[in-house]
Amino acid sequence: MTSAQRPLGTADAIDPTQETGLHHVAALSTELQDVSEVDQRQVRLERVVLVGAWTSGTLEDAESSMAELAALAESAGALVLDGVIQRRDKPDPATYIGSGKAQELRELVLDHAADTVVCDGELSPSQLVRLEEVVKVKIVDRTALILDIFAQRATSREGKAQVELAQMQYMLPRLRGWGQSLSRQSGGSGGGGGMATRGPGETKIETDRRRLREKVSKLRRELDGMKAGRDLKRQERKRNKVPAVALAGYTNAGKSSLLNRLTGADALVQNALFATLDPTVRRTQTQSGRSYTLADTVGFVRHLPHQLVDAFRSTLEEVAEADLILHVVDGTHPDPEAQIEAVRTVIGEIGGAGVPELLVVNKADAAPRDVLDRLAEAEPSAVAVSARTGEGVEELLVRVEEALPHPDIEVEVVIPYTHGHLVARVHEEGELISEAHEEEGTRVRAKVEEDLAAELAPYSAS
Ligand SMILES: Nc1nc2c(ncn2[C@@H]2O[C@H](COP(=O)(O)OP(=O)(O)OP(=O)(O)O)[C@@H](O)[C@H]2O)c(=O)[nH]1
Ligand SMILES: [Mg+2]
Repeated sequence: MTSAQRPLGTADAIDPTQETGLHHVAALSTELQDVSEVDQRQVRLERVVLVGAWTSGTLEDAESSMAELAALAESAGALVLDGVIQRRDKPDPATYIGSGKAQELRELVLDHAADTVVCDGELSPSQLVRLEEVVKVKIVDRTALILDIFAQRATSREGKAQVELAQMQYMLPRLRGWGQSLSRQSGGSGGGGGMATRGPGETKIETDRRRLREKVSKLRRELDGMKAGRDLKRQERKRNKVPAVALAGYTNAGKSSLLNRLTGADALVQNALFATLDPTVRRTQTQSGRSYTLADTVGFVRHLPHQLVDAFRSTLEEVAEADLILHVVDGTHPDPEAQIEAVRTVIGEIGGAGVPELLVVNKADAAPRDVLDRLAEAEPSAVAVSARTGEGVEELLVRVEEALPHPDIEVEVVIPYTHGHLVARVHEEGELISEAHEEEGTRVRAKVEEDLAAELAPYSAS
């Protein structure tokens, strides 16, 4: 089951014997035996039941959040067997859902022979433990689930380090107790780490915590080093006045598809959540020949774990520091407005609120007419496109060109034929108004940035 958009309603109807595509990952041993284990730490998700505490919004909102949780669980390789929502003013401080409901959940888990419950929220360490005691299978929250998907997807050195950092930060406050009951069941009360590694008077938990913290600092240093390289490249692009455009949007909206369509790149496209973790940056040109860079980025999701936002900050800077954000939204999603809002929230969190945004409604080939109309009315400046068929892409290119920062110094120069590179730079960096070949050289009228204007000054024709 790879469809990322299957509505939850059909989850109930899944045949539990249909276990194709099941992805087994290592069990989450709860007591840390060795800090290096964190590298391999993945949440075991096999046969899962979903549970949500519906605290605000309409039933529809609650159901769509659960449908997304189902898609996330499937993206992590799980088989979703059932889902339940409890209406509450706020999550139960002890067990997330109420104690009666927790008992029902236990029954449901037994009925389905499920081995994991996934909660639609971030649970406190003690909620995880208490609920686990009642339900007697592993409890995983939305944050851990998303972290697990990221862990499965990360390929680059930087991506892996970023995910690892986020996982460790998630683990740190949860070292004590998470899944104690289960680790006791499996006979594991630690062992491996060994007494010898403990400082004087340190408990096992304290040792684990200390080593995790050390590893966190080390990872941060490594990541800082990797970030330096990228910063340098970005600085260089800035110095060269190449405008930067960043694709941002909800996961699975079609950002990578659009990058491919606009630049002929071959970024990974998948009907899966968080297919892209490593940003691809491509240099491309507007129709009038002005260069700009287009960066693909990691997708956003509602309640993107703050540990991830933090760990991926350097990647997300690609968005925050862009000259223009192409905010891609999936027109076929049941609630694109909620996605738009979630994406804008994350953009704000990473400091990108001031960056001009061009909303791109993607998958216009498959989106219902009324949704497209509704979005066009709510967001009059939006462009509807299809990365698949190419419809609307011409208009998008025009709109991108308009939205790029415009150089504002008008020059009229005659550039000697021996200085062709300057003519080329005017084409790449500036906006050409007219060009004519004369005896002494190329007569160019154009709008350019300050640096280039200074270099062109000796050839001024006026
Ligand atoms: N019908 C239709 N499907 C599309 C279009 N663009 C993308 N898709 C599909 O949507 C899915 C996600 O596309 P991606 O380009 O991987 O999306 P993304 O935004 O990069 O996703 P993440 O990297 O996972 O955040 C794929 O199955 C694409 O084939 C489109 O214009 N029309
Ligand atoms: Mg992608």
